[in-house]
Amino acid sequence: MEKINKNILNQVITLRNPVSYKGNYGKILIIAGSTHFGGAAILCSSAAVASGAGLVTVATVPEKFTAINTRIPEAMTIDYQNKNDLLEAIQNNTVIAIGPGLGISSVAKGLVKVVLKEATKNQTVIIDASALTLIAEEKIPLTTNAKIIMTPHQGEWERLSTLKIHEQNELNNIDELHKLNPKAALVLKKHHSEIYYQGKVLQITAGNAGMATGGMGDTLTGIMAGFIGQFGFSIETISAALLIHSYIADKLNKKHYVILPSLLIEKLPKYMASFSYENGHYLS
Ligand SMILES: NC(=O)C1=CN([C@@H]2O[C@H](COP(=O)(O)OP(=O)(O)OC[C@H]3O[C@@H](n4cnc5c(N)ncnc54)[C@H](OP(=O)(O)O)[C@@H]3O)[C@@H](O)[C@H]2O)[C@@H](O)CC1
Ligand SMILES: Nc1ncnc2c1ncn2[C@@H]1O[C@H](COP(=O)(O)OP(=O)(O)O)[C@@H](O)[C@H]1O
Ligand SMILES: [Mg+2]
Repeated sequence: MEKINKNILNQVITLRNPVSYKGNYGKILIIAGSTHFGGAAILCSSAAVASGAGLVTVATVPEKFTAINTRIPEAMTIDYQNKNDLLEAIQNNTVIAIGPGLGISSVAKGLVKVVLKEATKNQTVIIDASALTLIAEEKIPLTTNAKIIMTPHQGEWERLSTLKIHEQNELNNIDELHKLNPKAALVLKKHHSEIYYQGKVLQITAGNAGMATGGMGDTLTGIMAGFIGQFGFSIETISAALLIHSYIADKLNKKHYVILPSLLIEKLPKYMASFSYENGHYLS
């Protein structure tokens, strides 16, 4: 299993072209949140904004609009139960992240199905949390024209793959991913998370137990969306998003026993600037 080197951050996080505008940095739709899990939508969308996404729209329940608009004024909000607004948003965004705090209601199930059906080959769908649970428990086929990135923790991967945690080794994971969708990328979140994509297996060696707190995975999903929106879909971009999340957490862990996801999010622009400066060339 190949280790992901810190150099990937310099390679992926390129300096911005001075004449660019927000439209060059990805339009992100985050379908997240429900009555009891508003925080997941806030963390995911603020991570997307802080990681540099050009435009972020959050599709959620209207009761969470005020909280989202107050915490993240940069993001727009739509009601995911308004079919026309949702379909328009699916069409207009380049990256769609679905799942954080969505819950497993019939409404949530319908949202997962609509996204898989409507997303096109030029789009990336990031599937996390409740969306993964729904795919597993409702046996929703993982078929779509879009590029897929799944980001399960080991419990979610157990539901999806039927592999018990002690059975989740490299070969078994490759086999089960192949059965689910051979074209999908799998980010298996754990201590030293792993990426499986088209036969390649990569691993980060960053990350710490201070990250074991609710909302840390929702944050990674937002970073992943922001990175894919800006830097394009590739295994390098996925690696950089996964690494910067744990890299910042390790820096914070020196002085913070537990890493608050909102603090990690606040630090993203500063760390991204440090890596882009070292790299020194413009996005083409
Ligand atoms: N502030 C908010 O709004 C927040 C909202 N959130 C939202 O809550 C929703 C539910 O997501 P979830 O991950 O909390 O619960 P779930 O899908 O039931 O999975 C847990 C099951 O898997 C097992 N398990 C095994 N290994 C594991 C591992 N490494 N990490 C974690 N679990 C592991 C575990 O085993 P156990 O601990 O019981 O032994 C249990 O059986 C989802 O939409 C999410 O976005 C959260 O993000 C929190 C902050
Ligand atoms: N002990 C640990 N070592 C390294 N990383 C960890 C550890 N515990 C949690 N993490 C990381 O924190 C994140 C937790 O994700 P997840 O369980 O989906 O959180 P949530 O759904 O609450 O947002 C993952 O990126 C995982 O790799
Ligand atoms: Mg999660």
